[in-house]
Amino acid sequence: MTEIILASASPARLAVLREAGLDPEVIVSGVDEEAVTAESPAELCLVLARAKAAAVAEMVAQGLVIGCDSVLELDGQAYGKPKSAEEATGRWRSMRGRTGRLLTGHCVIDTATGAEAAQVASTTVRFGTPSDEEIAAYVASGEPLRVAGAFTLDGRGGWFMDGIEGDHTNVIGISLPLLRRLFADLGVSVTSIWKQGSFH
Ligand SMILES: Nc1nc2c(ncn2[C@@H]2O[C@H](COP(=O)(O)OP(=O)(O)OP(=O)(O)O)[C@@H](O)[C@H]2O)c(=O)[nH]1
Repeated sequence: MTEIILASASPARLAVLREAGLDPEVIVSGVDEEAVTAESPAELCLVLARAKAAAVAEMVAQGLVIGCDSVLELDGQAYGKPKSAEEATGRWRSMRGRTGRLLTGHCVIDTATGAEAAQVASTTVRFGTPSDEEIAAYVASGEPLRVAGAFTLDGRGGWFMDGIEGDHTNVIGISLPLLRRLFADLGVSVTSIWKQGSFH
């Protein structure tokens, strides 16, 4: 049986994989994200995804290790999690009514062979127009501080999102269609490793 290891502390990534039939072991990478720089948001999230997967792959003898990193790209800048309520408020006041790209870097390492497959997935996100009072209430909920881009699709942020173009799981934190392709690049079919369905 192919062991799947998720090198991420993200509860949302784990939930997406479990709902999709996998039951990964979680080993948090502990990579210091602040220490990494890059030329572009896409390069940043890919470098970080690869660093997280590589850090955990060293601890695993046999299995597929998945590392991810998500950033919001707006005006060519990369936005991760806000560092304060004030920052989250400022971001929402400047991004409401606008369109950005949620980028998630993905890296899968087959620890038995050392083979690696990595790519960035991009989803266009259109922000709604919450009022200053709504922004204050959303920031006060604490949710924006825990997520890249200070918004969620599937949480309280969903009230303030006008729509997306592309894969929604990528916004939540891990793109299932891209992950299926990366597994295939490593010779693994996702339907051969998902748990047998129990929907009868
Ligand atoms: N539920 C949910 N979570 C989101 C959404 N957008 C971003 N996130 C989360 O925001 C976090 C992005 O930060 P990252 O640095 O990529 O990941 P992390 O949570 O710090 O965990 P590591 O992978 O261990 O670094 C992830 O946990 C994503 O799942 C969303 O729309 N819904």
